[in-house]
Amino acid sequence: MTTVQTIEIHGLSKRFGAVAAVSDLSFTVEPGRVTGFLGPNGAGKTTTLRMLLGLVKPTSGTATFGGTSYRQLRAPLSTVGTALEAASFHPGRSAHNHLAVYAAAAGIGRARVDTVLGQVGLADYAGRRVGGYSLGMRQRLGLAFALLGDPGVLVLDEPINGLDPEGIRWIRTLLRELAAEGRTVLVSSHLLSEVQQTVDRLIIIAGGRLVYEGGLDELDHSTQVVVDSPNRPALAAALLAAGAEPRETDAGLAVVGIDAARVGAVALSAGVPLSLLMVQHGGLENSFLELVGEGGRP
Ligand SMILES: Nc1ncnc2c1ncn2[C@@H]1O[C@H](COP(=O)(O)OP(=O)(O)OP(=O)(O)O)[C@@H](O)[C@H]1O
Repeated sequence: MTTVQTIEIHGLSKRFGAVAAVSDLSFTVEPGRVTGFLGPNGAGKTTTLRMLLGLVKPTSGTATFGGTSYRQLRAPLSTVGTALEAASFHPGRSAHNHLAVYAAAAGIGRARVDTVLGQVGLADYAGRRVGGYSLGMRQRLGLAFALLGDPGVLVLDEPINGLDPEGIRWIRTLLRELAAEGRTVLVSSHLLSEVQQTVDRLIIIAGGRLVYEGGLDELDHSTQVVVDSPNRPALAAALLAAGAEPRETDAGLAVVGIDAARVGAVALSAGVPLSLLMVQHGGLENSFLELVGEGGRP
């Protein structure tokens, strides 16, 4: 593996005429973990990745690998592995032929072609025309191409899309292994459920803007405590006095921003008996949808 780099995005913007596809986006992607790049359709993910890979010129801002833009990299294929569009391979040529051409152009040994085809599970289909491949097989070929130069950074656009359940399990394991080897792995998706079990960290955009950067656990912020008492008014008064804002629900009083132990302690010191005390998680998906809003407009 060649040097591992951090992906650095600073004040990145792109306008297509009247459309602000990406607006003042800044984030970093660290080595050693799988980072999910999430957002609904049209959020600006592909445009951001294309700017990062030098395929689209930013209106302003920078996108680099440890300070060096993609076009300035000395050995791009061995520094950054990319899989942008699964369908962009020539249908008349075989997987082996495709990779052999790229390997020769980049000065990568021919043996590496068989290694990566084996790594993605295409060894038995390497001589077949890509035109006959399923979407899942083309995804695997895209990944083989990304891995060809044994790069320290991987940038993958929707790599899980089109895979069957076995393929999804396989790619999850592979991405985790690549990150565990110390590589920087960035994976885009428009579905949180698709990457939830794969990523350690999330970058979420909506309407071209950053709406969240952080871990999965912190994203699930919609946790509430539901509590009740035979003397509900006394419990509500005690919670109010403790600074909480209890809300009446069918199940009891719901409070946020205060944990269950503290709620129990408040009731005890007020001498209010409890009939119910439970923690309810709103769930990651709900938090995600709250952040991105309907149609990607938070
Ligand atoms: N070449 C282009 N010319 C004009 N508008 C564009 C161009 N490329 C992207 N856009 C617009 O920019 C916005 C962001 O698109 P982008 O493809 O980056 O989103 P995305 O998050 O990748 O969505 P998806 O998940 O559907 O691929 C959209 O409104 C899109 O229509």
